[in-house]
Amino acid sequence: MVNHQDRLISAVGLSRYYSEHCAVNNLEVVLDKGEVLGLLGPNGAGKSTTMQMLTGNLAPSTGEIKINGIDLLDEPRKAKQQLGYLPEQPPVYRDLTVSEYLHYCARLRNVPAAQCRKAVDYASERCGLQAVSQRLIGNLSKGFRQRVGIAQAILHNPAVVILDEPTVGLDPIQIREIRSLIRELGKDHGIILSTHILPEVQAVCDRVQILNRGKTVFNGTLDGVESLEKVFFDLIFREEALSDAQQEVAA
Ligand SMILES: Nc1ncnc2c1ncn2[C@@H]1O[C@H](COP(=O)(O)OP(=O)(O)OP(=O)(O)O)[C@@H](O)[C@H]1O
Repeated sequence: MVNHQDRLISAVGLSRYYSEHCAVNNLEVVLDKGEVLGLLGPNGAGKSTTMQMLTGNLAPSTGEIKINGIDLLDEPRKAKQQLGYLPEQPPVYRDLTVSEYLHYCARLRNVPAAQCRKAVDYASERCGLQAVSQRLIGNLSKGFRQRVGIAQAILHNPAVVILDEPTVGLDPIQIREIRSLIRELGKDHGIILSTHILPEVQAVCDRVQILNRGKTVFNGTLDGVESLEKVFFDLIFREEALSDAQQEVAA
């Protein structure tokens, strides 16, 4: 039984149309405290659209989203305080030092001036950035820039952290480090991460939600799942075959 005090995201009846095209169709997304949820799906499945709606960057056509009990559509500023977001392209400024950039983000996040240093120290420590705090972001390796991107997402200690493709383009050592950071952060926050890398999901996620054509085709823990790859391909191919059969009947 879910303790509702632990429910960090509750999104129901979520749909999004681009003109006539339905990109997300009556979706439900829930996330509880201490959970790392992997959002998976082939290209065009609706992952980015879903994440943009959950982070308040895109209005849903229908549906309700509550972040830590606060209605995102009715009280967007308050709800967004509960959220940290790392888009696929980390929004970092190459000409600032890590410390300057994180202070700037803290102010943008409305962290009171007197608490900025503490917030920056907290995020830097969690993301292993202390040693590079005075370095220009543009001179850092991609793995460290990704850490800076994650640090800006957790600066204000949000309940929910949403990470879009957090390890894309990193080398195997950096990938291992970022994955262990995500697992670590998952203990105190609720995390949603989107990725195309199936082993990544098995390595870091407690639960996986697979989307196809804007709908959920799988939502469950990975207990007892030997190969997520097999589950993924079976589901996607089954859907394709069903859709082809329906089109043939209609023709
Ligand atoms: N701004 C837009 N205008 C029109 N159609 C869009 C727009 N953004 C996305 N779509 C369409 O909506 C569907 C879902 O796209 P979305 O980017 O959410 O999928 P995705 O699962 O994130 O894909 P990818 O893995 O390629 O990033 C796709 O068919 C896409 O072409």
